[in-house]
Amino acid sequence: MTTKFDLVILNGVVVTASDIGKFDIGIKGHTLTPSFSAEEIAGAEIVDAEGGMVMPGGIDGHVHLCQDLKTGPLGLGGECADNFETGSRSAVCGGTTTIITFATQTRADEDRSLLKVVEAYSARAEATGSYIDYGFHVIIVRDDEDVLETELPVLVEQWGITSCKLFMTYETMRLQDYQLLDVMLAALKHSITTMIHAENGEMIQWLTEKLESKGMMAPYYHALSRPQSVEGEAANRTIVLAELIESPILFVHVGSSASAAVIRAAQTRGYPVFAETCPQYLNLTWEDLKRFHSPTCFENSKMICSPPPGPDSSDQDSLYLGLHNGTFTIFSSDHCPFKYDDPHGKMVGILEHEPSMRGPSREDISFPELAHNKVGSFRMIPNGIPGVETRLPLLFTRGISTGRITPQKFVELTSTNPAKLYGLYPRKGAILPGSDADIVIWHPEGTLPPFTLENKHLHHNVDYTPYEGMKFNNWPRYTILRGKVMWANGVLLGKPYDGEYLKRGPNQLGKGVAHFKKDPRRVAAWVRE
Ligand SMILES: NC(=O)NCCC(=O)O
Ligand SMILES: [Zn+2]
Repeated sequence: MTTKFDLVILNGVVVTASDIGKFDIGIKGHTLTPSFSAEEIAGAEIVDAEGGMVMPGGIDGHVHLCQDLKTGPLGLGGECADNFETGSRSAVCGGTTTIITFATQTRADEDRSLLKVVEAYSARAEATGSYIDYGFHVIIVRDDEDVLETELPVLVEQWGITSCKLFMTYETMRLQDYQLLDVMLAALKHSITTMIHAENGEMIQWLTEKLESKGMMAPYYHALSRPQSVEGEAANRTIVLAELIESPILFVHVGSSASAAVIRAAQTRGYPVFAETCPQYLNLTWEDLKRFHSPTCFENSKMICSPPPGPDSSDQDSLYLGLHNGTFTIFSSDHCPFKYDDPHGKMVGILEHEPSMRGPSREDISFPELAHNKVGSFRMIPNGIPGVETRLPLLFTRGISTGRITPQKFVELTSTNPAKLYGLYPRKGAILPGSDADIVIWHPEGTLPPFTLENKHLHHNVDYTPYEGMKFNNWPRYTILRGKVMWANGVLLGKPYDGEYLKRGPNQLGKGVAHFKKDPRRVAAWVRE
């Protein structure tokens, strides 16, 4: 007998970005149908939500997988610990059904072509498969006019890549203002969203050298090399540049109240500025970076990411306010997984450390300037921390359960807005007729005893979590990808090739602007003509 539905979700409290209420959901094939009669569910597999919240699956628009990240000097960096298989596995066990990862150009001649970079990166995804659906951003580190002109349209049309990330820091990746303008304008012409890592690289470099000259090189000093003004200045400058050519802009991994204030001010002027913040900025502070502080202990390298988390909880309060009042459009993980105990992970920055923490030899890493240095340097520690699996449970526990954000706001930030911003809506990020049946179902309130997170609970390929020891009071009970139950009651049921590549459309949030200034003395709107 053919059934009307393959799967039905009963007794859930369905939450969307705008509404919350008791509804049942029917799934046929890959897609959703929200209303049906009791007879129509005969023969379907039944998931009883038992009063738990039912939401569109999480969309994480900022995930680094299978990518060598050169965040250190002289092109030094770390190797991503997660590939598509392990990273997507971790994601699905934490309620995420779509990730967007980064195909990265380098300054090497063979990486001039963005198309080749994307093809090579796609092969990495295909080599292992992905548990969940995935798309790509491109990271652009040069402003070759011919490449931008000829290849950006192909990226959009053939690959559905409609977003690029640019860096203002990191020696081997950052663009100068001239180059930023070049790439932002080229992106704008093809309706590609420009994402920006806004930190003033020269301020960082100057401060880093000053710290090193005083022997202040332990991981904690990473935070001192990046005071708030480093991010605030870069955010402000980016807005000036974007406004000059009337380009919308998206700030990724915003970590400080200084930067949030600059962004908010531009939004209040009616300028199309979008922003992302991440779990590390709501849950970590300098105290975490100082936890094991000693000149020869690198345990704190586990907390190093850029920008760093704020000094204390006051920044967290400002960022929560930003989630609440719309300064932040999306909430992503910036999952950037480096192993700790690995010569190609965080240990790239470790030259000598306490015997109890000694890992594999790093003699294969040559960095002559510091090779004989006895303490190592935060400057060389790869920047980034894992968090794709903990993103949703952390925000649920510390946001929804405390009443700091509503369940609807949670869905908006973690699913619906990422889908709209990255051109996936309403296929993704919605519970609507015809949408992909990507669903996350939480434990009914009070039924999962609060527990303390340990890295062994997680499914990534990283040997630590920065959230070790934190208390959680909920976790996704079911994750469903296009109608297939992938994760149920702590058991992984999905397979690495269940995920599909997603071609994306343009930003769907970027249309309405209060006004563009047409006065040629103020903006260079004429460059677009
Ligand atoms: N955010 C971070 O520390 N690592 C990821 C790479 C980057 O964007 O800086
Ligand atoms: Zn970044």
